Amino acid sequence: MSTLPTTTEASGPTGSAGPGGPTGAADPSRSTGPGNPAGSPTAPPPGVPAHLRAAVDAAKERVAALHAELPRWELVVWTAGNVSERVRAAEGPGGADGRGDLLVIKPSGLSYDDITPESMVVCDLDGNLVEGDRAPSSDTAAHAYVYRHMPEVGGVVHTHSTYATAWAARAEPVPCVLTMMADEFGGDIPVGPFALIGDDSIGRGIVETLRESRSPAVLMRNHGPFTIGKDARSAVKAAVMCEEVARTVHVSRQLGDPTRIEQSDVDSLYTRYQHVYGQPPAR
Ligand SMILES: O=C(CO)[C@@H](O)[C@H](O)COP(=O)(O)O
Repeated sequence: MSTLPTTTEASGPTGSAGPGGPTGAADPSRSTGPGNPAGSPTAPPPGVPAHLRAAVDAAKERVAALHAELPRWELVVWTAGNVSERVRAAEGPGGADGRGDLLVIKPSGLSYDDITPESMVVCDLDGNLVEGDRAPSSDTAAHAYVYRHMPEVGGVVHTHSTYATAWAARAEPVPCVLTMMADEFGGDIPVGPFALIGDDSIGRGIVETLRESRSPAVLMRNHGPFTIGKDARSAVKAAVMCEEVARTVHVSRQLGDPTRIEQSDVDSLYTRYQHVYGQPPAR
């Protein structure tokens, strides 16, 4: 079974051996999908539990399509950046505590032009490969850590968008000087700690920083933005907005000192945008 680099947190019930066990023995309650042909010389990943098959396939469609939004909004170059979405197992066995949840993410290093629903990989929330025939994104451990520690989060995005990353390189929060920032971020966009890629460090930094903030975006120092949302689309939107306001505030800085918005006004703008803006829910 493929696993991500070592995590610094004890594995949960699904552990490194995964639900299928170390031999990957066939389990009729799991569907292995096209990435795990029968008779593979290496132990195949355990496969998606049958009761999550439809939800995982729908998430693969969404996540593949949302990856195309990253180059479309000029948030990434080459293969940098990734989108994931949580598949909740709440309705199935072992789902109540979120431990049975899965995440769908792109394989590492795959060109955006080659991303399809079928190429997406599925991991558990310890980062173990559950379905797919490619190595998951190198940021999977960070995404998985966020899902384990922020149960309300359903989508995570990472980009290296130019202006947001420039603020991250300077380790300076983007100050809340625009109504759009108050709306979407509820204040400054905070900076998270420097963290090496490959274990839980990035995820830990994201969670520690965002728990102290209303912002769905954190600028990981010397790295770039990570964003969260109730689903992958919301996290992509936060990544687009993060880059837009990072660029506008940078331009404003070239002209002089931008003026902060009063906290009481930030609060009322945030409340209006989060609860009133747009169309009322369909009846
Ligand atoms: O931040 C990094 C590397 O600094 C990564 O996000 C890569 O830029 C994309 O990695 P894959 O998702 O292709 O593994």
